[in-house]
Amino acid sequence: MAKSILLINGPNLNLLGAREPSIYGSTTLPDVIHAATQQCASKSIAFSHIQSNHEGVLIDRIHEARGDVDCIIINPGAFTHTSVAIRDAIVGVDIPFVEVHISNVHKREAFRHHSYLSDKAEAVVCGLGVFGYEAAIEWASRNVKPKEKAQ
Ligand SMILES: O=C(O)[C@]1(O)C[C@H](CCCOc2ccccc2)[C@@H](O)[C@H](O)C1
Repeated sequence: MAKSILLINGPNLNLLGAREPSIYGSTTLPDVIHAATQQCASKSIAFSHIQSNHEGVLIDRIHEARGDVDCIIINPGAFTHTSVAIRDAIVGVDIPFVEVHISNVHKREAFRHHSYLSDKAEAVVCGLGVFGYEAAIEWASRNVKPKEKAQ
């Protein structure tokens, strides 16, 4: 089972729970982080997380995860639909990842129907609300083997 999980949230997800609750619900990002922290602790999985509105900050964090994290759980936000750079970074570090979207992007505007990440993801979760994060962690805890640490 995974020993270390990094949760990445992209732009505007810092507004979770405060804006557009009809789409994204009323749970805040700190609530999501707290629940994920507890879920990972209950499974003895090391947990780290980042939220940024800046593409390069997310890319730098993905690079830092190489050799340290067994699985990335990422909600790229709107970068899902625009960022070849984040795709290149996450493929480049060779870490299995799960893509999470709170809303069902396939029921929304056409521009949200394409992801630059989904074809490389181990799994894609969308439309489950913030439960998608819990589901992704549970999946990773059962299915992702820890990487042998580089000597
Ligand atoms: O459904 C998702 O999780 C999304 O990744 C959320 C993104 C938006 C990030 C959240 O933006 C907020 C804006 C206002 C209030 C709360 C969140 C959106 O651009 C994607 O198409 C789907």
